[in-house]
Amino acid sequence: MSKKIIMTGGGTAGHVTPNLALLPTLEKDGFSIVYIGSKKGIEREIIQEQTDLPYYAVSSGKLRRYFSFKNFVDPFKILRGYFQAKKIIRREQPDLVFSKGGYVTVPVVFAANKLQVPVVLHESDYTPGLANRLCMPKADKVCVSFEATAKHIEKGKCVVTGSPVREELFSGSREGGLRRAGFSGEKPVLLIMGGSLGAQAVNEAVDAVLDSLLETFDIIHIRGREKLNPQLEGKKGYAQYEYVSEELPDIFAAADLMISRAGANAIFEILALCLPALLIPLPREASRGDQILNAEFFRSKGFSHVLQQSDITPKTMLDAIHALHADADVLRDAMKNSGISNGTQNVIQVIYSVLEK
Ligand SMILES: CC(=O)N[C@H]1[C@@H](OP(=O)(O)OP(=O)(O)OC[C@H]2O[C@@H](n3ccc(=O)[nH]c3=O)[C@H](O)[C@@H]2O)O[C@H](CO)[C@@H](O)[C@@H]1O
Repeated sequence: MSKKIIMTGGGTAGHVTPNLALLPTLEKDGFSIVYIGSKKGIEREIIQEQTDLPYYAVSSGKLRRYFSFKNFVDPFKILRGYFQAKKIIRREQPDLVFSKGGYVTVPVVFAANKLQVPVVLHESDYTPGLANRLCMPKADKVCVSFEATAKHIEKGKCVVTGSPVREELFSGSREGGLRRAGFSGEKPVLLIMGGSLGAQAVNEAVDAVLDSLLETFDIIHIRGREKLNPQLEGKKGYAQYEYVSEELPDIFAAADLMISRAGANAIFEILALCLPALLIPLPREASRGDQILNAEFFRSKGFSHVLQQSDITPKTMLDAIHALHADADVLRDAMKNSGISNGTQNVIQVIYSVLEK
């Protein structure tokens, strides 16, 4: 009988795309996979649009460290999700649950543990997120992207695997990317990606200096859902998208330089593709500060430049982009020699080692 894995993870694309990276190998090795996500999260759209996996939705609640009236409702939602997940796990009888983090994974991991199904987690960030911290005691193994994350995890459980990067990202065509964007290829292409949900602050900072940037670059700007700027539609040398799926490999292949948030998945993709990037991490006020640490690690290794959002003015933005352009070869060489590889096969090995126990 073939083995079955339940995958879970959601909330933002960064909690889903590493699961996509694992799929081809697991499916080739004969595993059947089902997915548990939330009812309305981005994971539902990504899994249903980009895979044939059966998708189960469970109720999930946000875990907040600040006061909100929703704090009184969400525990019940999580509890409902726990009972729903138990029912799904009983029906599906998986051999293992693989969790990529995000709030929706908490009821799934707790249910798996209760039903004695082994759990493997992956933490992408420099410091573990709240959902993964809650789930870690229930996991058999915790895979991490950064070596430094190991100190937050119980000894014996942690494996430094790196970040799983989707294989198809390496097979894009520059011509294809230029064609999609309507560019001739004469100017270097600057790709701007503000995380899976887009980043309004980055969008505004780019819009403020756009005309000046267009003198040097052609620009592909992934702005996020409902964040397109209608005034820029049809502007020469500028192509905007809300979110890109199957076009992403070609768009990455066309890019010479990038401006990006410092979400853990995006930066390991940037590293794997050796793309010189200016990272603008999500500020501490809007997060737990994980992107600041992710970005600082990349800066310290000489892979990327970093500009803090609080330091953005039209002048700093333009200076930073031109400094990135000037330094591109040095950054590219540092990334080529990083010794950090695509984590996909390492994570697969951890899953197989737990299944063999
Ligand atoms: C706001 C927020 O909570 N951000 C967190 C979220 O980032 P978030 O999920 O936004 O960003 P990541 O960079 O980790 O991942 C984004 C993923 O979406 C893909 N992509 C993006 C845009 C697009 O149009 N198409 C596409 O496929 C990227 O290639 C990447 O694989 O999870 C990360 C990993 O735990 C954290 O580091 C971030 O701090």
